[in-house]
Amino acid sequence: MAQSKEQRILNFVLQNAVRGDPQSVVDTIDKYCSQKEWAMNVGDEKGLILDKIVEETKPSVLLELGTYCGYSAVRIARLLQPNACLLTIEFNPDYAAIAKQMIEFAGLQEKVKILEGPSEAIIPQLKKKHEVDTLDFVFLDHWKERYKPDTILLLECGLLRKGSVILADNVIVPGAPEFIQYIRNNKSFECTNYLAHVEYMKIKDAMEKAVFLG
Ligand SMILES: Nc1ncnc2c1ncn2[C@@H]1O[C@H](/C=C/CNC(=O)c2cc([N+](=O)[O-])cc(O)c2O)[C@@H](O)[C@H]1O
Ligand SMILES: [Mg+2]
Repeated sequence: MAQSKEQRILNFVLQNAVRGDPQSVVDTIDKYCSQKEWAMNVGDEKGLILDKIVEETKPSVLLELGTYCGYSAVRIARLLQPNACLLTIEFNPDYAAIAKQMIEFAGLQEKVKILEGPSEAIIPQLKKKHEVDTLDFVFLDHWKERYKPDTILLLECGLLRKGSVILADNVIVPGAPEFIQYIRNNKSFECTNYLAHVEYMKIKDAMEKAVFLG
């Protein structure tokens, strides 16, 4: 069976990054995906915006939608306080298996929990099954037409509190027009746009930060 691109990315990390060193995992994935095979990681340029927003938010309980190979899970978790926890939802079992190995190689398995399944099924379980009270930080990076319904679902499940930060990738390419229209017209959110580029490309992209006002 031919190897998948995602398996090739993981193998490149296992052979070239430093075990237990999250920065080397992040840098190694960026190296492979900018020089060998493009992949939809948030990447180095937008990754720095993600880093800054995570650092200024100082979150304890975080949620990511769309783990993929685990690049942003490693990137986020490397910045977290000792008792902080990132829950990341991924419904493709092959990607979840790769991300699990990526996160373990980085030495971040104590801070990251991969929840396998569709976000629309797992979000309603977060309070009772995963002992979440409210979320401090949410990173949206899954199918772009899910951004709006899943944000509404987070609200309906009482998972956001005054000051909760939602950060959405790709609001230009591939774009999330329904989400942007919804969130910018919702008085309960204060939005900020961060212009950048599609990972590893010169094409314009942006991230949108939306702070829940309660
Ligand atoms: N409802 C759901 N529940 C759980 N997991 C789900 C899900 N929907 C999708 N996923 C997972 O999230 C990832 C999808 C990302 C789509 N990004 C993209 O399509 C994307 C495309 C470009 N691009 O084309 O330039 C650039 C980017 O940064 C991108 O994130 C995949 O790992 C997929 O399995
Ligand atoms: Mg993305």
